[in-house]
Amino acid sequence: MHLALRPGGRRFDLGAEGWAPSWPGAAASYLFSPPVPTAVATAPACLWREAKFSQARRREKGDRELPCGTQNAQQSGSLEVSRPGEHGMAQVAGASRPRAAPGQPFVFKLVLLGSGSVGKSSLALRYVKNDFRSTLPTVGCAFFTKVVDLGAASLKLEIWDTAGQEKYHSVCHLYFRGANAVLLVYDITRKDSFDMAQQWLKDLEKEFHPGEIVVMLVGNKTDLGEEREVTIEEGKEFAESKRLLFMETSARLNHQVTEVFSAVARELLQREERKEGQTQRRDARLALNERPAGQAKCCAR
Ligand SMILES: Nc1nc2c(ncn2[C@@H]2O[C@H](COP(=O)(O)OP(=O)(O)OP(=O)(O)O)[C@@H](O)[C@H]2O)c(=O)[nH]1
Repeated sequence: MHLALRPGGRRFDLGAEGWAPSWPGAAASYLFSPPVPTAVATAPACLWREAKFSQARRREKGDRELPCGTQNAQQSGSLEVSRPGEHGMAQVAGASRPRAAPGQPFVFKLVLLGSGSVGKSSLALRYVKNDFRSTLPTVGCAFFTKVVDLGAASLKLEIWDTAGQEKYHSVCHLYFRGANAVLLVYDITRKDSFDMAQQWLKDLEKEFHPGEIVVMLVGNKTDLGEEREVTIEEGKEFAESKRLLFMETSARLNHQVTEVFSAVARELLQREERKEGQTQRRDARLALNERPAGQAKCCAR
Protein backbone atom coordinates (compact mmCIF):
# COMPACT_ATOMS: atom_id res chain seq x y z
CA MET A 1 0.00 0.00 0.00
CA HIS A 2 1.32 3.43 -0.91
CA LEU A 3 0.50 6.71 0.61
CA ALA A 4 0.82 10.06 -1.07
CA LEU A 5 2.40 12.42 1.37
CA ARG A 6 1.45 15.99 0.83
CA PRO A 7 2.53 19.17 2.55
CA GLY A 8 -0.20 21.12 4.19
CA GLY A 9 -2.19 17.92 4.29
CA ARG A 10 -5.85 17.97 5.03
CA ARG A 11 -7.28 16.89 8.32
CA PHE A 12 -9.23 13.70 8.32
CA ASP A 13 -12.46 12.68 9.91
CA LEU A 14 -12.74 9.31 11.55
CA GLY A 15 -13.17 6.83 8.82
CA ALA A 16 -11.15 8.64 6.21
CA GLU A 17 -7.44 8.62 5.66
CA GLY A 18 -5.45 11.66 6.59
CA TRP A 19 -2.11 12.86 5.33
CA ALA A 20 1.26 12.57 6.88
CA PRO A 21 4.20 14.98 6.95
CA SER A 22 6.49 15.17 3.99
CA TRP A 23 9.66 16.84 5.10
CA PRO A 24 12.89 14.88 4.91
CA GLY A 25 13.72 13.59 8.31
CA ALA A 26 10.06 12.90 8.62
CA ALA A 27 11.22 9.37 7.95
CA ALA A 28 12.77 9.44 11.38
CA SER A 29 10.15 11.17 13.41
CA TYR A 30 7.17 10.69 11.23
CA LEU A 31 4.12 9.58 13.06
CA PHE A 32 1.44 7.27 11.88
CA SER A 33 -1.79 6.77 13.66
CA PRO A 34 -2.25 3.22 14.79
CA PRO A 35 -5.07 1.12 13.47
CA VAL A 36 -8.50 2.22 14.52
CA PRO A 37 -9.61 0.79 17.83
CA THR A 38 -12.18 -1.93 17.83
CA ALA A 39 -15.17 0.32 18.30
CA VAL A 40 -14.40 2.22 15.14
CA ALA A 41 -13.08 -0.75 13.25
CA THR A 42 -15.63 -0.21 10.57
CA ALA A 43 -13.43 2.62 9.42
CA PRO A 44 -10.43 1.85 7.15
CA ALA A 45 -7.66 -0.12 8.79
CA CYS A 46 -5.59 2.83 9.88
CA LEU A 47 -5.92 6.47 10.67
CA TRP A 48 -3.09 8.66 9.62
CA ARG A 49 -1.82 11.41 11.71
CA GLU A 50 -1.78 14.85 10.23
CA ALA A 51 1.56 16.56 9.95
CA LYS A 52 2.39 18.26 13.20
CA PHE A 53 5.32 20.18 11.98
CA SER A 54 5.57 23.72 10.83
CA GLN A 55 3.99 24.84 7.61
CA ALA A 56 7.16 26.68 6.71
CA ARG A 57 9.22 23.56 7.01
CA ARG A 58 6.76 21.62 4.94
CA ARG A 59 6.71 24.27 2.22
CA GLU A 60 10.49 24.06 2.12
CA LYS A 61 10.49 20.40 1.36
CA GLY A 62 7.79 19.56 -1.17
CA ASP A 63 5.79 16.42 -1.93
CA ARG A 64 7.06 12.89 -1.69
CA GLU A 65 5.61 9.48 -2.00
CA LEU A 66 6.52 6.95 0.63
CA PRO A 67 5.33 3.42 0.96
CA CYS A 68 3.28 2.86 4.03
CA GLY A 69 5.34 1.65 6.97
CA THR A 70 8.69 1.59 5.22
CA GLN A 71 10.13 4.21 7.52
CA ASN A 72 11.05 1.45 9.88
CA ALA A 73 13.60 0.10 7.53
CA GLN A 74 15.06 3.48 6.73
CA GLN A 75 15.66 4.72 10.20
CA SER A 76 17.83 3.78 13.07
CA GLY A 77 17.28 4.38 16.75
CA SER A 78 14.37 3.43 18.84
CA LEU A 79 11.56 5.25 17.13
CA GLU A 80 9.39 2.93 15.12
CA VAL A 81 6.52 3.68 12.85
CA SER A 82 3.53 1.48 13.22
CA ARG A 83 2.49 -0.55 10.26
CA PRO A 84 -1.21 -1.00 9.78
CA GLY A 85 -2.27 -4.20 11.41
CA GLU A 86 0.94 -4.49 13.38
CA HIS A 87 -0.19 -2.71 16.51
CA GLY A 88 -3.39 -1.75 18.03
CA MET A 89 -6.50 -3.75 17.50
CA ALA A 90 -5.92 -6.67 19.80
CA GLN A 91 -4.35 -4.49 22.38
CA VAL A 92 -6.87 -1.76 22.24
CA ALA A 93 -9.48 -4.40 22.75
CA GLY A 94 -8.21 -4.45 26.32
CA ALA A 95 -5.89 -7.40 26.81
CA SER A 96 -2.77 -6.15 28.51
CA ARG A 97 0.01 -8.36 27.29
CA PRO A 98 3.18 -7.21 29.01
CA ARG A 99 5.51 -10.08 28.03
CA ALA A 100 5.39 -10.51 24.26
CA ALA A 101 7.19 -13.88 24.19
CA PRO A 102 9.69 -15.74 26.37
CA GLY A 103 12.99 -13.90 26.36
CA GLN A 104 11.40 -10.80 24.86
CA PRO A 105 11.05 -7.52 26.74
CA PHE A 106 7.86 -6.62 28.52
CA VAL A 107 5.57 -4.52 26.35
CA PHE A 108 3.44 -1.82 27.93
CA LYS A 109 0.96 0.58 26.44
CA LEU A 110 1.36 4.14 27.68
CA VAL A 111 -1.15 6.81 26.70
CA LEU A 112 -0.65 10.58 26.83
CA LEU A 113 -3.83 12.42 27.77
CA GLY A 114 -4.56 16.08 28.37
CA SER A 115 -5.99 19.24 26.87
CA GLY A 116 -4.87 20.60 23.53
CA SER A 117 -1.46 22.31 23.36
CA VAL A 118 -0.26 21.24 26.79
CA GLY A 119 2.77 19.57 25.18
CA LYS A 120 1.88 15.88 24.91
CA SER A 121 3.42 15.46 21.47
CA SER A 122 6.40 17.55 22.49
CA LEU A 123 7.04 15.32 25.50
CA ALA A 124 6.84 12.21 23.33
CA LEU A 125 9.08 13.70 20.68
CA ARG A 126 11.59 14.87 23.25
CA TYR A 127 11.67 11.50 24.93
CA VAL A 128 11.84 9.35 21.81
CA LYS A 129 13.90 11.59 19.52
CA ASN A 130 15.39 14.13 21.89
CA ASP A 131 13.89 16.77 19.64
CA PHE A 132 11.69 19.81 20.18
CA ARG A 133 9.93 21.70 17.45
CA SER A 134 6.87 23.72 16.71
CA THR A 135 3.99 21.36 16.10
CA LEU A 136 0.44 21.39 14.80
CA PRO A 137 -2.41 19.88 16.79
CA THR A 138 -2.60 16.11 16.78
CA VAL A 139 -5.45 14.54 14.88
CA GLY A 140 -6.66 11.19 16.10
CA CYS A 141 -3.64 9.64 17.73
CA ALA A 142 0.08 9.35 17.06
CA PHE A 143 2.17 6.37 17.94
CA PHE A 144 5.77 5.83 19.04
CA THR A 145 7.67 2.94 20.52
CA LYS A 146 10.73 3.04 22.68
CA VAL A 147 12.72 0.34 24.40
CA VAL A 148 13.66 1.33 27.93
CA ASP A 149 16.66 -0.28 29.54
CA LEU A 150 16.26 -0.43 33.30
CA GLY A 151 19.42 -2.39 33.98
CA ALA A 152 17.98 -5.58 35.40
CA ALA A 153 15.35 -5.69 32.67
CA SER A 154 14.28 -3.86 29.60
CA LEU A 155 10.81 -3.08 28.46
CA LYS A 156 9.15 -1.70 25.39
CA LEU A 157 6.83 1.27 25.74
CA GLU A 158 4.17 1.72 23.11
CA ILE A 159 3.42 5.42 23.42
CA TRP A 160 0.04 6.63 22.19
CA ASP A 161 -0.14 10.38 21.84
CA THR A 162 -3.81 11.40 21.74
CA ALA A 163 -5.38 14.56 20.36
CA GLY A 164 -6.19 17.01 23.14
CA GLN A 165 -8.57 19.29 21.32
CA GLU A 166 -12.07 19.20 22.73
CA LYS A 167 -13.60 17.94 19.49
CA TYR A 168 -11.65 14.66 19.87
CA HIS A 169 -12.54 14.12 23.51
CA SER A 170 -15.33 11.68 22.77
CA VAL A 171 -13.06 9.28 20.87
CA CYS A 172 -10.08 9.41 23.21
CA HIS A 173 -11.37 6.68 25.48
CA LEU A 174 -10.97 4.32 22.52
CA TYR A 175 -7.26 4.95 22.65
CA PHE A 176 -6.75 4.56 26.38
CA ARG A 177 -8.57 1.24 26.45
CA GLY A 178 -6.10 -1.52 27.26
CA ALA A 179 -3.53 0.95 28.58
CA ASN A 180 -1.04 -0.03 31.25
CA ALA A 181 -0.07 3.55 32.05
CA VAL A 182 -1.28 7.08 31.42
CA LEU A 183 0.55 10.39 31.50
CA LEU A 184 -2.04 12.98 32.44
CA VAL A 185 -0.49 16.17 31.11
CA TYR A 186 -1.40 19.78 31.88
CA ASP A 187 0.28 23.09 31.16
CA ILE A 188 1.40 24.86 34.34
CA THR A 189 0.54 28.21 32.73
CA ARG A 190 -3.07 27.19 32.11
CA LYS A 191 -5.35 26.51 35.05
CA ASP A 192 -8.06 25.24 32.66
CA SER A 193 -5.74 22.45 31.52
CA PHE A 194 -5.18 21.43 35.16
CA ASP A 195 -8.95 21.34 35.71
CA MET A 196 -9.29 19.31 32.56
CA ALA A 197 -6.69 16.80 33.78
CA GLN A 198 -8.98 16.17 36.73
CA GLN A 199 -11.81 15.56 34.28
CA TRP A 200 -9.66 13.12 32.33
CA LEU A 201 -8.96 11.27 35.54
CA LYS A 202 -12.70 10.81 36.06
CA ASP A 203 -12.90 9.29 32.58
CA LEU A 204 -10.09 6.92 33.50
CA GLU A 205 -11.83 5.96 36.72
CA LYS A 206 -14.81 4.84 34.67
CA GLU A 207 -12.63 2.65 32.48
CA PHE A 208 -10.21 1.12 35.02
CA HIS A 209 -10.36 -0.34 38.52
CA PRO A 210 -8.42 1.57 41.19
CA GLY A 211 -4.73 0.71 40.90
CA GLU A 212 -5.19 -1.16 37.65
CA ILE A 213 -2.99 1.24 35.70
CA VAL A 214 -0.10 3.53 36.54
CA VAL A 215 -1.10 7.19 36.23
CA MET A 216 1.38 10.03 36.38
CA LEU A 217 0.26 13.65 36.55
CA VAL A 218 2.66 15.81 34.55
CA GLY A 219 2.80 19.61 34.77
CA ASN A 220 4.59 20.70 31.59
CA LYS A 221 6.24 23.99 30.48
CA THR A 222 8.18 24.79 33.64
CA ASP A 223 10.37 27.04 31.49
CA LEU A 224 7.42 29.46 31.49
CA GLY A 225 7.53 29.82 35.26
CA GLU A 226 6.66 33.52 35.19
CA GLU A 227 3.30 32.73 33.63
CA ARG A 228 2.55 29.93 36.05
CA GLU A 229 -1.12 29.52 37.01
CA VAL A 230 -0.82 26.17 38.79
CA THR A 231 1.60 25.91 41.70
CA ILE A 232 3.71 22.84 42.20
CA GLU A 233 1.94 22.35 45.55
CA GLU A 234 -1.46 22.23 43.83
CA GLY A 235 -0.16 19.59 41.45
CA LYS A 236 1.37 17.54 44.25
CA GLU A 237 -1.68 17.82 46.44
CA PHE A 238 -4.02 16.65 43.73
CA ALA A 239 -1.69 13.79 42.79
CA GLU A 240 -1.40 12.67 46.41
CA SER A 241 -5.14 12.82 46.94
CA LYS A 242 -5.62 10.50 43.98
CA ARG A 243 -2.50 8.39 44.54
CA LEU A 244 -0.91 9.44 41.27
CA LEU A 245 2.75 9.83 40.50
CA PHE A 246 3.65 13.45 39.88
CA MET A 247 6.38 15.45 38.14
CA GLU A 248 6.81 18.79 36.44
CA THR A 249 8.64 18.95 33.12
CA SER A 250 9.78 21.16 30.31
CA ALA A 251 9.77 19.46 26.93
CA ARG A 252 11.42 22.58 25.59
CA LEU A 253 14.38 22.48 27.95
CA ASN A 254 14.37 18.70 28.23
CA HIS A 255 13.80 19.01 31.96
CA GLN A 256 12.71 15.79 33.69
CA VAL A 257 11.27 14.29 30.50
CA THR A 258 13.25 11.05 30.57
CA GLU A 259 12.67 10.88 34.32
CA VAL A 260 8.90 10.87 33.81
CA PHE A 261 8.94 7.95 31.40
CA SER A 262 11.58 6.06 33.40
CA ALA A 263 9.62 6.42 36.63
CA VAL A 264 6.52 5.06 34.95
CA ALA A 265 8.52 2.24 33.35
CA ARG A 266 10.04 1.30 36.73
CA GLU A 267 6.64 1.30 38.38
CA LEU A 268 5.20 -0.89 35.61
CA LEU A 269 8.05 -3.33 35.91
CA GLN A 270 7.78 -3.51 39.69
CA ARG A 271 4.08 -4.22 39.44
CA GLU A 272 4.71 -6.91 36.86
CA GLU A 273 7.37 -8.52 39.06
CA ARG A 274 5.03 -8.42 42.04
CA LYS A 275 2.34 -10.05 39.91
CA GLU A 276 4.75 -12.76 38.74
CA GLY A 277 5.87 -13.37 42.32
CA GLN A 278 2.26 -13.79 43.42
CA THR A 279 1.58 -16.19 40.57
CA GLN A 280 4.62 -18.27 41.46
CA ARG A 281 3.62 -18.42 45.13
CA ARG A 282 0.10 -19.39 44.18
CA ASP A 283 1.38 -22.10 41.83
CA ALA A 284 3.69 -23.40 44.55
CA ARG A 285 0.79 -23.55 47.01
CA LEU A 286 -1.35 -25.36 44.46
CA ALA A 287 1.43 -27.86 43.75
CA LEU A 288 1.78 -28.51 47.48
CA ASN A 289 -1.94 -29.11 47.86
CA GLU A 290 -1.96 -31.49 44.91
CA ARG A 291 0.73 -33.81 46.31
CA PRO A 292 -0.26 -37.42 46.96
CA ALA A 293 -1.64 -37.91 50.48
CA GLY A 294 1.31 -40.01 51.71
CA GLN A 295 3.82 -37.41 50.65
CA ALA A 296 1.84 -34.67 52.31
CA LYS A 297 1.85 -36.62 55.57
CA CYS A 298 5.59 -37.08 55.34
CA CYS A 299 6.17 -33.37 54.91
CA ALA A 300 3.73 -32.48 57.67
CA ARG A 301 5.79 -34.34 60.24
N1 LIG B 1 7.58 26.90 26.34
C1 LIG B 1 7.24 25.63 26.13
N2 LIG B 1 6.45 25.32 25.07
C2 LIG B 1 6.13 24.02 24.90
C3 LIG B 1 6.57 23.00 25.77
N3 LIG B 1 6.06 21.83 25.34
C4 LIG B 1 5.34 22.11 24.24
N4 LIG B 1 5.37 23.43 23.98
C5 LIG B 1 4.70 24.14 22.87
O1 LIG B 1 3.31 24.07 23.09
C6 LIG B 1 2.63 23.94 21.84
C7 LIG B 1 1.75 22.70 21.87
O2 LIG B 1 2.59 21.56 21.97
P1 LIG B 1 2.11 20.12 21.53
O3 LIG B 1 3.19 19.18 21.89
O4 LIG B 1 1.64 20.11 20.13
O5 LIG B 1 0.84 19.94 22.46
P2 LIG B 1 -0.21 18.76 22.47
O6 LIG B 1 -0.64 18.59 23.87
O7 LIG B 1 0.32 17.57 21.77
O8 LIG B 1 -1.41 19.40 21.63
P3 LIG B 1 -2.59 18.62 20.86
O9 LIG B 1 -1.93 17.84 19.76
O10 LIG B 1 -3.48 19.71 20.36
O11 LIG B 1 -3.28 17.75 21.84
C8 LIG B 1 3.71 23.87 20.77
O12 LIG B 1 3.85 25.15 20.22
C9 LIG B 1 4.95 23.48 21.52
O13 LIG B 1 6.12 23.97 20.91
C10 LIG B 1 7.42 23.36 26.86
O14 LIG B 1 7.87 22.55 27.68
N5 LIG B 1 7.71 24.69 26.99
